[in-house]
Amino acid sequence: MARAPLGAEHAGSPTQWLLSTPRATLVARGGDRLSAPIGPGQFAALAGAAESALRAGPAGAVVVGAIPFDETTTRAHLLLTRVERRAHQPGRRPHAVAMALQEADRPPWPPAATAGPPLPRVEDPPPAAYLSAVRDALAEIRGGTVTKVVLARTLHVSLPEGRSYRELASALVSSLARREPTAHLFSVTVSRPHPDAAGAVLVGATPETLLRRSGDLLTVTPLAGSIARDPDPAVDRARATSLLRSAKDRDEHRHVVDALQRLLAPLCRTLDIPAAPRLHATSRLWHLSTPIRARLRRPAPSSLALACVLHPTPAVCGTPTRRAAALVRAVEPVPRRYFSGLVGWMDQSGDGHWVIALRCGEADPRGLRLYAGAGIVRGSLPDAELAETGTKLATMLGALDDAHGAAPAPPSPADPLPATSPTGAPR
Ligand SMILES: C=C(O[C@@H]1C=C(C(=O)O)C=C[C@H]1O)C(=O)O
Repeated sequence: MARAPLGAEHAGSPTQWLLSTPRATLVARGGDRLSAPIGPGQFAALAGAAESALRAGPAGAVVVGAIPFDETTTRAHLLLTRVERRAHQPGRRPHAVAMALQEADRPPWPPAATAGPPLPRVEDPPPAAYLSAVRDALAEIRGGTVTKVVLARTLHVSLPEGRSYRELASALVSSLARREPTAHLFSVTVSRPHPDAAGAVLVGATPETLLRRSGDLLTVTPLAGSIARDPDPAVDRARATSLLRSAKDRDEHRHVVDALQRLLAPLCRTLDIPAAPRLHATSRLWHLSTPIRARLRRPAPSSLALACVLHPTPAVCGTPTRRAAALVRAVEPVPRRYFSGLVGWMDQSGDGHWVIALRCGEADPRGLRLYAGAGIVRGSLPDAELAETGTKLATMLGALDDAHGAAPAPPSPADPLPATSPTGAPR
């Protein structure tokens, strides 16, 4: 495996991996691929391979990439590389992202002055099938097979005429940088979704960090339990309060925190878990969030090893994990691939940051597939879960409108766009 200059020779190449937090934008343009066979144990093998590659690599080497939801169906995409880092003030992120993209990628096409014709789109599963999957999941919950399962649906949108999927991905991440000031943005070249595809790009704006490790300090920030925001500030506040008080959502959230506590306790000297969740806002949704802080026992596992222990949490899969994952595989008609997997980086000390790939889509030569899921627990209402996934899909649909429709008019965090139609189907 070539060891040097680890991506420096790729200056001027298209972005392979981009992760932009509100404070800094990181980009990798090339590198050496690390992989492990698809199947049980893929994630653990990858963590080991990443640790050895970093030990043997030159100073400054980093492992970056995307890890799928399910290690038994999809290959992870990890690179040993170097990253360029641009620190920025919160309001300056769109500029930093545009600079990172324009140095090498074809610049995103300018937004059209008038809306283009609507792009053909297909909901998969259709709303009626999703509702019936939620009802079936509720029957499984009543029967005791699982206590929580997260069910996803997808929306496939054709590419605008004459646009490549890479151009579309650049346009989407640029738009998300304006629209989602508190989100973590990502754009990652991933493995081919089907034999005739040259490649694919996973792009999104997630609100959820799985973990950050800095030395022996570990922070884990699960989200679970959601409600759509409202343009009217009074209604918006009332919704936030009702989410905080909702027994169903507190229950949905507790499953995630309990699972994390169980997995983390043996690895930590101290584990600080707030007794009650707090609110986290995106431009369109309120979520329940629990910021967990821990001090790891030494020798501290690497951030990727930790991520592989925790992933997939009940925030995106369910509980118990194996049964929920089996139900997801059996019920969802479209494989998740990298949706609700992980995107992140790890350095040579094992420190790193891994976010959960949510509010995202995968662009390839056939089009853009958007994904969204919702946690189902006892007391969940199928129509409300459909509407919630519609609100989640709207994050990417708004960015797509910027790219394809009239000039962008980004919502401010306090002024969300109405996110779903009355039936819950995304606009
Ligand atoms: C599955 C998604 O989000 C996850 C599920 C949530 C929920 O069910 O309330 C909230 C945040 C995420 O952990 C998604 O955005 O598609």
